[in-house]
Amino acid sequence: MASMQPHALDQLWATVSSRKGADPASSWTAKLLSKGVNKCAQKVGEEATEVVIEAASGNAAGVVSESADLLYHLEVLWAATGVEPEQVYAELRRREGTSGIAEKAARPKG
Ligand SMILES: N=c1c2ncn([C@@H]3O[C@H](COP(=O)(O)OP(=O)(O)OP(=O)(O)O)[C@@H](O)[C@H]3O)c2ncn1[C@@H]1O[C@H](COP(=O)(O)O)[C@@H](O)[C@H]1O
Repeated sequence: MASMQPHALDQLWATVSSRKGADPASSWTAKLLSKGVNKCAQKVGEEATEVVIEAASGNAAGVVSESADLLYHLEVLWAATGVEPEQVYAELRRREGTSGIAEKAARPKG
């Protein structure tokens, strides 16, 4: 039977998007958003690097933990840039079934 629980990313989005305009003193998300897009983007870069470091160290538990940080900060960046998760999901669905190898071969030669 299909679970009625919302996907963790959707649940997180409900919280993250609700923090727009919230008090930066009581919400980390609101604090980050108040610093602007560049700061939110910088955090995504940092967290992505931490995922890479954990992977290169062979630490799967670290990859899990840093991936959660990365996904959280990516959602904050979506909120900062006015992107809705559904737009990203739609793009993923659009790509479904197209191999990266076929997609690369079809790119215009530059
Ligand atoms: N998933 C997260 C989450 N992951 C990481 N973080 C916070 O992100 C911060 C990043 O820590 P870093 O050490 O990377 O950053 P820093 O060095 O302290 O700061 P910088 O000076 O480098 O920017 C920490 O304070 C973490 O607690 C998160 N904060 C919030 N959430 C989720 O967002 C929800 C809403 O949180 P608030 O907005 O705080 O209510 C929470 O209930 C959680 O579900």
